[in-house]
Amino acid sequence: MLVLEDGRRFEGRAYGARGRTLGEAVFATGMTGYQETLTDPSYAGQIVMMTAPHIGNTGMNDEDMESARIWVAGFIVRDPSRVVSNFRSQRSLDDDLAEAGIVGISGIDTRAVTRHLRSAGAMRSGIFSGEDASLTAGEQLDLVRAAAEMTGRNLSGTVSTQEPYTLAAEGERVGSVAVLDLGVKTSTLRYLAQRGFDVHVVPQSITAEEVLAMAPDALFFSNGPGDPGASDRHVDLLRTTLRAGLPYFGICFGNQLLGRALGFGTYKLPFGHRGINQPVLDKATGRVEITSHNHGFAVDAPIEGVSDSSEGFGRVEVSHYDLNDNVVEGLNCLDIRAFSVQYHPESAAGPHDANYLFDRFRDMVLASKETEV
Ligand SMILES: NC(=O)CC[C@H](N)C(=O)O
Repeated sequence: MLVLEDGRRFEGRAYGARGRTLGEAVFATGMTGYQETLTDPSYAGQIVMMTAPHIGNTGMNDEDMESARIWVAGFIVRDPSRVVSNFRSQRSLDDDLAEAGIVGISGIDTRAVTRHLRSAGAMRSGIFSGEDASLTAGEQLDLVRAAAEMTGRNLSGTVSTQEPYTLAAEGERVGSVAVLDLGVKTSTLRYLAQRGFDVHVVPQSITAEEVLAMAPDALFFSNGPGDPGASDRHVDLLRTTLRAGLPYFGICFGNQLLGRALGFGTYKLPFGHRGINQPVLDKATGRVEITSHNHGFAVDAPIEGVSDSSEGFGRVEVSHYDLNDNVVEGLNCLDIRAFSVQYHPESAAGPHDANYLFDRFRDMVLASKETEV
């Protein structure tokens, strides 16, 4: 049984692990890329529903993992593929979900649930199977309503690495970047290393002083789960390093935290953006990029004109916005070396239109080193 916090119930079949799970019900519209979605740490605490009806067709493999494990709190699908067919497939999705202890549900009318979440908004939910299916409807609903809300939730400590580690630069070395792991994806680290960075991944618990003591050439904040409004410590860390002149690039959660560091607020979107075909306008070029998204919160900044940072970081403009709903999708600082995007230029899953942002980051770091000389 899938139970939503407003009392709606949808009956399906047990899928993956049996038992119960609680989390925020959200929908993702990618036709492909379920493995990347499942292993993206930004989905921690969320029960993800795929709107594409057939899921699991291409199985699972070791190469497409975006982190070491599956992070979703639960998984909702319409019609799991009975046959796994792909030359790269090593295991079935059902087996991987069961092994990882991820409770799922199949046979759900995902169109009906999507339409409901689209009008009523993302909300707390639960999946109950096995013995938990025999709890009464009232007991299940009580459990759902007692679960934590996504608003105000800080999940960085759950997903971040505990120990620092390093990936060596590939090709010509440009410099070093400290990556604050708020739930970083493998593709991001690979793109940074491919742009010539020694990539030093650090735990989210690190202090600004420790970052500066590492003397990296730049700082990067990753994507990640939770409410950016509940990450004051990371906002303070970023302000300190920006004041010290460290160049900065942020993705997704890292965009929201740059927004906050500059003095903007963040807010919860009704049902969020999760998919791989969101049109985003790059205001500087007029080009429309088709991009990969996974965010439930957004930065509250004017999409036209130039603002002054209330925190003293000079002029800021919104560099990108979503053409579906005008939500802020990127920030660019005009007086300090810092920019960020709300969407996923590392793409996995999704199109590669926005990969150029990693080049822009490399160029920004190279320019900062030239001025130092
Ligand atoms: N992918 C992300 O970094 C998501 C950021 C944040 N947790 C949100 O939901 O908006």
